[in-house]
Amino acid sequence: MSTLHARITRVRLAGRDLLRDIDLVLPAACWTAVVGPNGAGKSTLLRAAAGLQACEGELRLDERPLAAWPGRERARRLAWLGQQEGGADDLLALDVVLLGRLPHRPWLAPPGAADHAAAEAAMRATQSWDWRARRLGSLSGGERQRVLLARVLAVDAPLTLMDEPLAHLDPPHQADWLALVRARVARGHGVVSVLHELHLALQADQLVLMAEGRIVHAGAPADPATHDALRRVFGPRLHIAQLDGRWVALPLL
Ligand SMILES: Nc1ncnc2c1ncn2[C@@H]1O[C@H](COP(=O)(O)OP(=O)(O)OP(=O)(O)O)[C@@H](O)[C@H]1O
Repeated sequence: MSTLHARITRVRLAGRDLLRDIDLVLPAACWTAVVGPNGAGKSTLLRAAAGLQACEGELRLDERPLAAWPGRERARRLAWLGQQEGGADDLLALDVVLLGRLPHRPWLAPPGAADHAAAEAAMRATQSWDWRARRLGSLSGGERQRVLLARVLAVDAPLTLMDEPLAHLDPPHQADWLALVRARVARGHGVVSVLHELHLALQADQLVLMAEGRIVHAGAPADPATHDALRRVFGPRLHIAQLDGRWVALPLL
């Protein structure tokens, strides 16, 4: 189990403050959804929390500064799926997923039986096993995303950060992703996802709402204060209602 505590006073790029005064705990056994309008700073927050974006402040993974963790150990504990990841188009889908096993292998060692088993299980979980011998660049947007999801699942890290994991996924595969997240959380893992799909974000354990580089609200998705904050940020045309016992949010004309 792992907990990440991000106290980020500032991220400044190109003469602008992209993040200010962030104090966020990403606990074990919890799914946190980060939402907010375009440009609110969600991806910047996730990248900074993963140690991929220089920031002023302090990041602690299990009470130890993130930067003090040896690289491979940190990569086993904290897995990352970025938005529109590129650069692996020539690799076969299976080899892309096996990249997720790198932190588990000795330096330069080829993947072993356990790595192949983890990669196969992850690809079957995202229903991408059939494409294992296809090049990543030959897959459709949704097929590609399912391979990349399998890569991050194959790490089997106690804390997984995902930036827009549902991009390109059709509704049944979005539901599959939700089931995978719930299964991880039931095992004590933490999952953090930036989502534009508010109806799914409202099913998370913790909802973090961002606007203009700050966290403007963090709370339970069922809390009326969370709904008020969502309407404040997205505007009164956002209709929040219950459907079959679940909260959904719909944009109205
Ligand atoms: N490398 C950069 N240099 C300058 N500005 C940047 C850089 N990266 C992001 N920004 C700006 O920072 C702000 C926050 O960007 P970020 O990608 O974190 O937003 P977001 O909430 O994830 O948006 P979206 O929902 O559109 O993906 C935006 O105004 C963006 O233009």
